[in-house]
Amino acid sequence: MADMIEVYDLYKTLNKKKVLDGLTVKIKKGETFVLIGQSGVGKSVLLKHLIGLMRPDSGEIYIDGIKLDYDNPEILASLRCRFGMLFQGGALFDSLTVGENILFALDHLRPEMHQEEKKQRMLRSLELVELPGVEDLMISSLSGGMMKRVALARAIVAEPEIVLFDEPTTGLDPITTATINDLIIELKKKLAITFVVVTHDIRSAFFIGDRIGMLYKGKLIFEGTPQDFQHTENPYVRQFVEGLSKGPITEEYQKQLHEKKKEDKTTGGLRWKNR
Ligand SMILES: Nc1ncnc2c1ncn2[C@@H]1O[C@H](COP(=O)(O)OP(=O)(O)OP(=O)(O)O)[C@@H](O)[C@H]1O
Repeated sequence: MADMIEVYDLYKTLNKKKVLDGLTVKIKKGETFVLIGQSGVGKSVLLKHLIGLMRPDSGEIYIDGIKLDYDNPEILASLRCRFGMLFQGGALFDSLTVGENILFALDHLRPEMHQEEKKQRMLRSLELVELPGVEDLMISSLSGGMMKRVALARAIVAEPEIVLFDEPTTGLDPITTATINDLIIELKKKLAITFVVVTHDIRSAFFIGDRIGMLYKGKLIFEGTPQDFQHTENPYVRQFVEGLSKGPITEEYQKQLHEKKKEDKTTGGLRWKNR
């Protein structure tokens, strides 16, 4: 299988923090790649780089062999059209109906398309997420699970080749989580989409992921199939996957905290002396 996304040696510092520190990853066409890692480790920042919303300090990204060129708005715009993106929370407009929300995305991404075709695509995308006939409902009247589905319908309506999905199941009950996971698997089969999914939910990661990558300290420290993750003895992966409060991740965090306190004390002292 050819690579759909290639990321080489990506560096990004935000607020003096090295968020991405030489990250390299390749994602194949048609696979579901799940990104896991602690809160604040840089998963959303990586997604934003893939779609060109953030520019790296250095490093390169290729989408289907085409280099993301941040100085070339035409290339950037044409590559963005190949993506569907689901942000955390869905980012749907409460004051619009389900149908209007989906058409809004089409108006933006396919302005040249005839209104009737847009409507047919909107209805088809709702069928694909197993919500036929809800186009006239207001967003505010939907359950959390329905909102995720509508957001998914909106993300696939322009027939993207890649869908970036940030936290598809956060805040959902276990049964709704399972139905969203089934839907992702079904859509992948029907539409041959490459999914990049960020999740904290390890069970979902094992269920939907063809491959999983774990982000830690700005790099992918482990990547492999769900089976690889279940069998590895890598202590960082074990701590994360098993959700243990003790292990190398917390030990390193405590050490960092201790060093920062020491540093603060020193600079505090210097500042005092300089007065
Ligand atoms: N636009 C920004 N400006 C400054 N700092 C940012 C910006 N976006 C993210 N960060 C910082 O980058 C780090 C990584 O953030 P990111 O949102 O990618 O984490 P995450 O792994 O997705 O976390 P979570 O699982 O909690 O969503 C955090 O320290 C965050 O504060």
